Amino acid sequence: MEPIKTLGVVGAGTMGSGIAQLAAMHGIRVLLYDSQEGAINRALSKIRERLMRAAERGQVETAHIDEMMSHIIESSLDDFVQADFVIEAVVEVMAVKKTVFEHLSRIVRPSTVLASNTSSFSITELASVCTRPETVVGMHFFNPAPIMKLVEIVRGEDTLETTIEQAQLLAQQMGKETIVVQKDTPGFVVNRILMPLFIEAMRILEEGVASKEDIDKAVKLGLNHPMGPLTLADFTGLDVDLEVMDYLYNEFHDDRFAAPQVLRRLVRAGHLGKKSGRGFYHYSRK
Ligand SMILES: NC(=O)c1ccc[n+]([C@@H]2O[C@H](COP(=O)([O-])OP(=O)(O)OC[C@H]3O[C@@H](n4cnc5c(N)ncnc54)[C@H](O)[C@@H]3O)[C@@H](O)[C@H]2O)c1
Repeated sequence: MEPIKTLGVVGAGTMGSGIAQLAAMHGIRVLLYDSQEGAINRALSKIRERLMRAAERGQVETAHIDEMMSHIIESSLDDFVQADFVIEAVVEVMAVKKTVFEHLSRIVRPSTVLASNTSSFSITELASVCTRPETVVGMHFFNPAPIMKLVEIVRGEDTLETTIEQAQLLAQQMGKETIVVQKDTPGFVVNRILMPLFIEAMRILEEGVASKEDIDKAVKLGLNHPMGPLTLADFTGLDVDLEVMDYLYNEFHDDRFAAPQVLRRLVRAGHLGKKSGRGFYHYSRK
């Protein structure tokens, strides 16, 4: 199997820009497309800033930054005929993703794998609008993509083994560890484990069993997690957490995924965690 030389990335937001940066850091040419005016320029400035900060920390050579940036090329979707592999990272809206996949499957070469970075949607459903569903796979990166080690590779109903292997190869080229999610199920593995942990921590808080600080301390020191669950929930965004819980609950009809009232109240009040300055904790805004 040939290493990937040209990667197409659709969507240049938080995740798309992170994936483009990661690929460029590993010498892969990136065709980057976003439908929003100015999005690519904003992504390129953010990537340069992040690389400069990484250089200050001694993680990349300052002299290599221009070369890495030159690997990322603003492109149209039609240019994706050149791509060996495509990762979609547009907004988490099924109709938008389906339009992108349907369009891509008409443009790319037959052997090109189409991967989605969706956090929750069914890969099988996305593949259903493509001419070659056997080349469609999930590649779930974590935020920030250049730093977080894991990629969940998700098998859709018709995904071929060679498609999984190509996704594994690309992840390896980018220095990532992978796991294979053998069944296309909501939450894959990580969110399926994380959401019940968040929910139980929130229920313990609601019941007054322990303070938020002590719940976080218990999980950090007693289970050796780098962050407590309430802090982590604030970091991932309480609105995003609530959406994921509601999605899992609707799919499984299982109380393990029922969002606690304390979370719903915070989200309704606009307290979305670190990004809004307040969630379970208070954060000073920069
Ligand atoms: N943010 C996270 O922590 C995280 C983690 C893992 C996975 N994800 C998933 O990654 C995907 C992207 O999330 P994000 O946080 O980067 O979102 P984001 O809002 O930061 O970026 C989405 C980008 O997609 C672009 N876009 C929208 N419609 C498009 C279209 N039709 N064609 C091309 N570009 C289009 C937008 O202009 C925007 O730049 C989602 O599926 C999300 O669930 C997010």
